[in-house]
Amino acid sequence: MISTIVFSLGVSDIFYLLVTFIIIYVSRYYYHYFTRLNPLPGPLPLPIVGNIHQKRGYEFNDWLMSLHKKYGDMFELSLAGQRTIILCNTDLIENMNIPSTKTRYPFRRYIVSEGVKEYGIDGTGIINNIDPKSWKYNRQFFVQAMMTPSFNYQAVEWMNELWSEMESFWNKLGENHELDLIKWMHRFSNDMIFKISIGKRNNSVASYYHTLVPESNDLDEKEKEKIKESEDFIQSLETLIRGAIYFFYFNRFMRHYVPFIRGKAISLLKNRDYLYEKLYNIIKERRTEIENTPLNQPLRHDMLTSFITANTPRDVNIVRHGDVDADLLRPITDKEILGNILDAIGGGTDTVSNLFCFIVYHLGHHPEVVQRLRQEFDEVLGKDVTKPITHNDIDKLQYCDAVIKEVSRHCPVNYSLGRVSVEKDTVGGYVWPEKTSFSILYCSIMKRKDYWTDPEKFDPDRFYKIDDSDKYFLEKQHVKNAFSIFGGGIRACPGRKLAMIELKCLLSLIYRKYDIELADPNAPLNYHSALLTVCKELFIKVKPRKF
Ligand code: HEM
Repeated sequence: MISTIVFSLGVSDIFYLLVTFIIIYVSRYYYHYFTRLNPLPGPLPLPIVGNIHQKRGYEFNDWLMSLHKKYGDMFELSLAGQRTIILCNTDLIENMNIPSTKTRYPFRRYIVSEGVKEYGIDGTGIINNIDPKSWKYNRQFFVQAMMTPSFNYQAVEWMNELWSEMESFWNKLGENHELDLIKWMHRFSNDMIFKISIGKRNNSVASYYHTLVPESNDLDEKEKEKIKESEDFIQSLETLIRGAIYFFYFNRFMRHYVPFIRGKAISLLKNRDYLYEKLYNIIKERRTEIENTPLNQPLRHDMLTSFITANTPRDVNIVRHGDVDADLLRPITDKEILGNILDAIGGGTDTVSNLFCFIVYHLGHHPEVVQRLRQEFDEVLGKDVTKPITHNDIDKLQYCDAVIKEVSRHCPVNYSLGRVSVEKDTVGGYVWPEKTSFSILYCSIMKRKDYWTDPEKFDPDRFYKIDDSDKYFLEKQHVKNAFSIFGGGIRACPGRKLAMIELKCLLSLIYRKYDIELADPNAPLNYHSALLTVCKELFIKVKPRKF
């Protein structure tokens, strides 16, 4: 019956039907838009695309900051089919970073799309996890693994070790070689997080050096094979992370039936299978190693070991984190371990590497800050520039801490934070139902004149001993709520301590010994902003320090 009607339609009938459908769709869309709850200022969205087309010509962070100027502290956008309320002052976010599981804002988002599920990154770890029980279970192990003092001591040792390796490659390239710092840093932070999470070297820095200088390849066949394996692995990881966007943006139909998109989706899934198999093998091998280690012999410190032994007789943690819920006391599965390891690698690579490049860029324009940093390094670490850094030195580097914070205030990698309510709440004088999606625009909040003295000025002193300062009285009042590197509340970054160790170690190890020159001191910072703000390239020359 239906097919008879369809086949009897002429071209003009189909055209009119299509036009009618579009008119109904658009009218319905704008009816809902103009009768929405708590209408806020913001640009008019288009059906299907929302507001994303208005971003054209802007980086994402700059676009949002320009909208803040135009529409005020609380405005709305339609992004990826979802209404999002953008918040740009601290009064509006006071309930959103409470460090208690009773918070109304336990999630950054509340939908895990079917695409993300198909891609297999749907929250078996913690970053994308929106199941409170599973998140709590995974997060307790993640934090346990990362926050123990022995873990931090170990991290400092590995930083010293990895830096000497990278330093030797830089020296081989010579002082006139222009290094693209972001490429090196990406490999460096990957090596570091790999060692931390899995306990083994991935040789990312070495393999990058050998791709840059293949003719200096004095390696034997076995070493070459190792380098190739490591290169394949890191490429595969990058492909997994960058490919996620396909599974966010393209729906099931497009991924399965539209040429090119289908081909891309298939190759991404193949890459995922390759990577997951490798990681599962690593987990299996470590399980066997642990089983074959006598109980009276200590195990090495790394996340994987910590995950495998958690809630088993080999668990070294005396404090049981399982509360009263018996399900939280079970040992962790391989699938959950894989999710957590991927979160550590995903959360700890781009963030550290990009923030480090932003710091080097700012130091390149502020020699007076470099001078003060070196003064602090001399005081804390002594004049012997070859002496390794110890864990005890890290907390004493207070000016270095202030430099990292000030760069992050100017150039936040995580420029906004998502928050979703699980019950109704009043924000900005409006009552919002559960599942309202908010975005805290820290890149704007961190540049407000009412929270920061002379906010455009680069001055680490606004974070350094401010209790003794009369100049930074605004910072004294507002820094707690108006500043974020690592987020806040129960979802705050569990890798923050490790990140500060990495950044402080690298800054001191490099700047004590070398002068870093920007290849083009007049070039603006070359960045791209989407989910994160990242450095596209940063060419530098590394020369022996002139004392
Ligand atoms: C400079 C480096 C880093 C920056 C700027 C950074 C920043 C952040 C921010 C802003 C969040 C969201 C917090 C929130 O929603 O309140 C976050 C979450 C997270 N970060 Fe980091 N991070 C860094 C390094 C690391 C490292 C080294 C690791 C792992 C070893 C890591 C793992 C994670 C994980 C797993 C989450 C999700 C936590 C959850 O949802 O419960 N991050 N990070």
